[in-house]
Amino acid sequence: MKKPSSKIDFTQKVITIQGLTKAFDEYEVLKGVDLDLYKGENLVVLGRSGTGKSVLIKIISGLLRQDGGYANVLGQEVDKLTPKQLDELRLKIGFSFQNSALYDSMTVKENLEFPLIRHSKDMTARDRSRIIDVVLEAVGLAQTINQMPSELSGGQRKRIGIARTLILRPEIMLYDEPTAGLDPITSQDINNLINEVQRRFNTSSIIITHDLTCAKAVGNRIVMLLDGQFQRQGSFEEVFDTEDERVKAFYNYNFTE
Ligand SMILES: Nc1ncnc2c1ncn2[C@@H]1O[C@H](COP(=O)(O)OP(=O)(O)OP(=O)(O)O)[C@@H](O)[C@H]1O
Repeated sequence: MKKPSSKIDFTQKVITIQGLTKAFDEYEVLKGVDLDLYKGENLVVLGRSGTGKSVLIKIISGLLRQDGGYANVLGQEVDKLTPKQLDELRLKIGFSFQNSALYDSMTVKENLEFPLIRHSKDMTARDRSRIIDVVLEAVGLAQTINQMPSELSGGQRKRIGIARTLILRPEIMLYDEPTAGLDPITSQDINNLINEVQRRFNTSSIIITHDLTCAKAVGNRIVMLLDGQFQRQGSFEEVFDTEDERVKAFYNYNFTE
């Protein structure tokens, strides 16, 4: 099993969030969230379904606007950016979302080429091939280059999805439920890959999950979202070393080791 890298630069924050609030009608989802992500860190956000984890990620990536508070990503206040600046910022963020599907009618190579053709117009075919080889090798699937997505397993498709995200060399990776729907062995492969990506590409990542095995395997630090705020943070052991019944219930329900 690969462990998360400990090479974190605590002098450099890539995301700073302070007092973030967001409500939908009367329902307050985020009630003052504070969060720092450091360069090279894997930060896990744990929380039950519907607690606002995806809303937080959407605010970070400018897909939703907060009601109050401050969200700074790579030195820029997200809600102050023009659409063009937001597009530029998003190129530095790699999204691995549950529904980020591959194009079924394209080979693995074509799927990986797509973002390069779109965003790096001056790149030669030779350079594209070289970059594709690097990311495919990083996710351990060099042999699938000419295959169609339908010929791959669910875990392999997920890996290619991550490779496609890596191809633009993002500084930040956002993983939304990376192990959802995968069996335990395939989940472990994905956890290893998240750590490998951190190590090789020196990315800073937020991993949203309610899979405690994943949280334990990939998190340098874990925060738990409860009732609209981060109530617990620290190492896996620190987060769960509490008499708080809500945290204990989360652990007992999700984790049997
Ligand atoms: N665009 C929206 N309009 C109205 N309500 C929304 C919107 N987006 C999210 N919500 C509500 O905000 C709450 C938090 O949603 P969110 O998707 O962030 O949960 P989550 O913690 O990611 O849950 P899950 O683990 O199930 O994905 C939910 O009650 C949801 O219904």
